Amino acid sequence: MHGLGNSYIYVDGFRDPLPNEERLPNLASEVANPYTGIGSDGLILILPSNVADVRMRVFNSDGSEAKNCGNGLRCVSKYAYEHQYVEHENFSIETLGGIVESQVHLDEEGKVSEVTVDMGVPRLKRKDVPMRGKGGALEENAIGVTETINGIDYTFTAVSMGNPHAVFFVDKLADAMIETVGPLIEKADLFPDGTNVEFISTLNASEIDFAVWERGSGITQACGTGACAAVVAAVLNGETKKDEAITVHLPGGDLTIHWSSKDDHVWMKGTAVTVCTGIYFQA
Ligand SMILES: N[C@@H](CCC[C@H](N)C(=O)O)C(=O)O
Repeated sequence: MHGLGNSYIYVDGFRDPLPNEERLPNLASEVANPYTGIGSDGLILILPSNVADVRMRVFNSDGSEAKNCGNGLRCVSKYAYEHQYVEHENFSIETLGGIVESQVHLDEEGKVSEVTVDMGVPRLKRKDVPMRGKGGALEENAIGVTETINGIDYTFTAVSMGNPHAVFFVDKLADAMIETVGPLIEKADLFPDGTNVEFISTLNASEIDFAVWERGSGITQACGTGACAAVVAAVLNGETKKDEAITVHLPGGDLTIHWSSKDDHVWMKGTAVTVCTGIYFQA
């Protein structure tokens, strides 16, 4: 399935036996490989949960496990609803980053066309991203901070949406040097768990251009948590406002994100698409 071209191989753990825990990271890398596997940005498990209606586990294409995935949440929602693992159009999903609430929107045939997810409250303190800082800085936000990495000064805003994001404002995405700056920031010592790296350009009060270097997967067509982090960063830097529905233009298509002033939650709405189903045989 994919959300705006951010594609994962989804395994139905309600129905099928799963490989051993220690096998999962390698399996993710294997299936993600476009030459020797299937080709994807990683592997997602759809599982029963003891604390929510469904549980999602996300593995990046390098085998690392992530705490959250916005595009994955929409696809898991579509799958769980269409396979009747949930009874209602509103239900909860457990992730390593916490429990989120999801709502599916149906087309005339009763298929899920779009999904809205309450992505929760963004965490901004350095210690919650997590991002290193001297002295008391761990308790502070990193909004428009300048940090020196490999002798070069970079200015960005750090946001956790359950997973870490460093958001850079650029005049034009074409000038962003994603392939060099992305991996450098992803693996900088400043981020003890690594980070996803977003490059954004504000077009007007309700539209943002967006590109991403994902931790553990590299350049992808879209990142749902990254789009949420981008809107939070845009609001915090005075480029857009809370409560405004922002259209984020990602390489794979658009997401609608709004950050509510009522409860501080970030909401994401977008599509989820099933490409094909199949059986993966291991040699
Ligand atoms: N594509 C995702 C995020 C996947 C995990 C990320 N690469 C990480 O390591 O945190 C999304 O849509 O949010």
